[in-house]
Amino acid sequence: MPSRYCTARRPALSKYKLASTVGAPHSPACLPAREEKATYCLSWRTMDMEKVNAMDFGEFVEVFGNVIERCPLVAAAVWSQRPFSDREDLERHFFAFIDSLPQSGREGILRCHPDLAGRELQRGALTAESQREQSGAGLTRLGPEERRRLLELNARYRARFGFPFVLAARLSHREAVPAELARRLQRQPAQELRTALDEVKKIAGLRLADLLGADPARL
Ligand SMILES: NC(=O)N[C@H]1NC(=O)NC1=O
Repeated sequence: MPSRYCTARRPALSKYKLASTVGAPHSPACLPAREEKATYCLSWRTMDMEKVNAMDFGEFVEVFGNVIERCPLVAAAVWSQRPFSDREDLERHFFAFIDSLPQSGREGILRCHPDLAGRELQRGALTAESQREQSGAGLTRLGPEERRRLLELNARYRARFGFPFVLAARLSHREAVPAELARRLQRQPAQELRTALDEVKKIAGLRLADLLGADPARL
């Protein structure tokens, strides 16, 4: 059974890779003269947000529903805050909604995340985004001993804090993950809850940048 958010059930990414539809400045043929560059960049970015701001509720949730892993409710709430001035503004609304939740809601968001290199990865049940992130970090290519070690650490973490270990996999690597997990296992619960939510925000920022075509170097 494919995951709710896998690409098989979602409209083709190209339809929603918003920046690439507006003559984005990747192709040398459409690079502007130097003095025009600022206005040019501003206008293609603004155009993106015009498209986002024009989306109806269903379309918005379809496109942004997995910015927070398996929590389309966040996008559903953010939609009513339109219009957004730019990607950073849209991101701020996602983050503000998370921060406005009671502790049970913030923990609930963490519990929607699959373990890193966990059973969902083994079963092929990850969302398309999570699959790409975990695969990029090398977590789909662990040897049996590395996998066993991570399973054990993930289980200890979940037993201690009551939610899964969350880390922005795209900013890490398979060799670094177990050490970071072991380090965070030592933290106090309140501190760890804040750190885990910061990681959710890093993941969300990168997913929004994918969708809106931001330059990752500026993140
Ligand atoms: N557990 C966990 O951190 N999962 C998330 N991390 C990430 O980069 N993608 C995920 O699904």
